[in-house]
Amino acid sequence: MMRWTPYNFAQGGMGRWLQATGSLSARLAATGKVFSVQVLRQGRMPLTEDEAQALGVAGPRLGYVREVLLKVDGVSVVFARSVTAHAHSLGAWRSVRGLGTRPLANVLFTRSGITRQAMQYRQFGPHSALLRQVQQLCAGVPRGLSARRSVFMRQCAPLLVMEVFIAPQAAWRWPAAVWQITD
Ligand SMILES: C=C(O[C@@H]1C=C(C(=O)O)C=C[C@H]1O)C(=O)O
Repeated sequence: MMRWTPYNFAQGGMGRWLQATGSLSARLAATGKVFSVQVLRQGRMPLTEDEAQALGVAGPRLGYVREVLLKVDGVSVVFARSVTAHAHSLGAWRSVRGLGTRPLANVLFTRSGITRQAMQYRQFGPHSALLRQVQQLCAGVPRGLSARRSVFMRQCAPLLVMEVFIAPQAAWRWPAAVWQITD
């Protein structure tokens, strides 16, 4: 099973979108008329072992989790899961708690003192738990999903942000993605 890698394995437009710098929300908003964020879950929840390791969380794998769908003109195009240690959600990353349907980018790319570590990439296969989770959320999800993740640091507190690109591969044209695919 493929793990997270620093190498962007994706080709073409998908590869360009996966490694795009700056705010993904801003780039997506530019591809349509209405950009929106649907909050799926947010609060104190279990972290995966992989997340706990990336955050340096030892002991009980409880953290603060935010899961959303990013939509353009009503089409779900990205599933995002952001996690941090519970204590950091009351400290350096407390602003995440009050986001509501505003994009996390509003915090990450507007405030000082936040740095982003190197991007990692991963392909989730048809039997992965994440693909099954996304399939329960959205219809027409491809059988393999490309994802990226990076750690944002603020006051020595890590926030791990994972973005899974759930629109069909053909939609991810660069720089102007197309969400209504006609055969
Ligand atoms: C980090 C960004 O914020 C986006 C919005 C998120 C949210 O609202 O939870 C999470 C991840 C991103 O896809 C971005 O736009 O680059």
